[in-house]
Amino acid sequence: MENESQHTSAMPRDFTFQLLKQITNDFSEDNRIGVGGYGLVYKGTLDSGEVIAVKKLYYKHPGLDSDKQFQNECTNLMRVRHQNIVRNMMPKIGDFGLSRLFDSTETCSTKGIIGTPGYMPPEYINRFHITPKFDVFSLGVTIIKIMAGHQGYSKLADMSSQEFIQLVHEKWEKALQTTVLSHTSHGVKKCIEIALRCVEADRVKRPTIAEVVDELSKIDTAIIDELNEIDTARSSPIEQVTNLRSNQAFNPCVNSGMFSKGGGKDGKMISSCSSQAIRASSDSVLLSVDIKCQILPSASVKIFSYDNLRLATRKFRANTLLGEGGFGRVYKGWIDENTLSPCKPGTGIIVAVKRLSQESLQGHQEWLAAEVNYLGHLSHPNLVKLFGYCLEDEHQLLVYEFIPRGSLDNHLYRRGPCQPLSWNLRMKVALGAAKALAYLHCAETNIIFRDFGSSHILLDRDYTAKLAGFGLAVNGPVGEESHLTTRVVGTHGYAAPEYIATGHLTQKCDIYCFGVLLLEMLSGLRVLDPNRPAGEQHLVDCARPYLEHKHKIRCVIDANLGGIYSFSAAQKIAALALECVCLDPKKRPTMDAAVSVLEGVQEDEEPEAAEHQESGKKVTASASRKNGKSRWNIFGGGRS
Ligand SMILES: Nc1ncnc2c1ncn2[C@@H]1O[C@H](COP(=O)(O)OP(=O)(O)OP(=O)(O)O)[C@@H](O)[C@H]1O
Repeated sequence: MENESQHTSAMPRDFTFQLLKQITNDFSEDNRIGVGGYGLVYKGTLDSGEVIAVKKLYYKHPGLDSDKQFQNECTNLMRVRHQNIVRNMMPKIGDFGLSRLFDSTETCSTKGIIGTPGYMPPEYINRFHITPKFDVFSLGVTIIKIMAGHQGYSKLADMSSQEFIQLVHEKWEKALQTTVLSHTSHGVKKCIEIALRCVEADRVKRPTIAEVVDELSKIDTAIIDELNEIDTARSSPIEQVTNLRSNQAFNPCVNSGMFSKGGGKDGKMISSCSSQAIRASSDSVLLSVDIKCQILPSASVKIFSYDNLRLATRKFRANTLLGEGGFGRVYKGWIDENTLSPCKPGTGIIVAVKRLSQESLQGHQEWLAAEVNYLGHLSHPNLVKLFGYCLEDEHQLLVYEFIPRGSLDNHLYRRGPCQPLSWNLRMKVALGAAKALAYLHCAETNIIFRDFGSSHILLDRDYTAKLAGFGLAVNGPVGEESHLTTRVVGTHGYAAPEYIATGHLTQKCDIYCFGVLLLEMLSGLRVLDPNRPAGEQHLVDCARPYLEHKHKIRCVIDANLGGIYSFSAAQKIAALALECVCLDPKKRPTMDAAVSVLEGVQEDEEPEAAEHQESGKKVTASASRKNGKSRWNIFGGGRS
């Protein structure tokens, strides 16, 4: 580490948009030097001759507060000064948008998953804990990738640490050939050893950043000393050392093709993902990276005026409020079906009007376009119907059919006046939701919903499930492609582990979510609940061992059912749930197979829920309620 004063460059200054436009040649293609998840980066030359990089943010990203991230990036960069953060030809860190400043012992929690797949440690994925050890984990992944290459990194999962170190070391020796020195050789091994300690699952076992820096510096010094001792005409020692530490192009594992099987690097996967995204499904659903904010014309989607929606909802009066989601509030309104003009309560048809909150309107564009472009073109009894939308000045609203019983999560977690759902109704809802997903996954539509869960399932008067919330949906992979590679978005607790770890998105990710939903239906427990005791907060993790043993299944059954359920049906649902949340995506069933299982369960069971059979004896509701109470003690006794 160098003295702080050495790194004190001029404070960031304010630039006018006009000036940035001018120095980047009107953000021309020729000046473009990169593309990131949040914007494009351009080269600009100041009057002084200094060359700077200008990041032009796209628009706000749904689920992320871009204003906050922008402020974060500025604030944190201003407060943190180091040579490897802003200047010089050394590797440097940028992108402080998601960063947080906090004490080294502090732990904090987040709600949504944000980050780059593969770089996030298990405690964040499972319990959304953030500590300084988060960055240590990410650093470890980075070092391993530098040493072993991107493909090489994936080999780590298949071998022991010792085998991995040996393998990478051999490749380095082979590639360096005559230039290999004893300290270099030792340094390679040591470097991977350090990195492997950084990616320990248990964050307590990871070293601190200071320890990592200290150990890496020792390797550096030893190699430089050794290189300086011999007279090498090929290149300067510093150059070699710099390559060894930071230049992936120098990576023998990559260059030798050792780990090249299975295709390209991140960049290739992302570009193939974008190019494949432009295509038509049978319903002419078009969605591409370039046009993803555009709303496509559709005869079935009406355009409403803001004034009419305002009047239809009685000026968004509080007593018409149906609920609130991440993007805004939903109001009840009345319109004339033919003229779409507002009408008096009790006349015309009832609609649900979602008014997107105005704090981050720009960020809603992509979300809104996906919602309209998918829902406006699809039609299925288990999908909510979209009547239309309104885009006027700062107003963004969506108009849906009114689904009287609201969302499933309210029923499962008893919010508001909702009654607990009976076993039979749970099975009906599960089948309806499964049919909706099966429809999206079929060859003609080929859509990945990506944000499946109980808050996106609405219940009609007769408890028909209606899937809603297509804002994060995407077209599935086509042709030879096995998956899409995307930034990880979704809801904690539902996202499939391989999606979180790699960003690889397939329909099997939706099937994992469906398995999580089945667990919610069986248990009546929230997917993630920080109020539950440690070790029991993550529903999938704590339910899995019980589902694996037939005789333990009753331990996870919702006590609110009062014991009124069919045990044989519960066994089948538990087996299906377990299959859906299998860690190996290939072993998960298709949605068609899940629909067949659920149909079978409905056919087998009596229309009225059979009473819970235990050891051949019928258990009465009150007795089983007592059992239910004690059963929940297995999960710490707490319901939330
Ligand atoms: N079409 C509808 N008919 C009746 N009630 C609805 C309808 N759509 C939404 N609601 C009610 O409004 C609440 C909020 O809905 P919204 O879709 O905004 O929430 P969400 O699905 O939790 O959030 P998000 O889409 O932001 O993830 C729901 O829980 C539901 O009770």
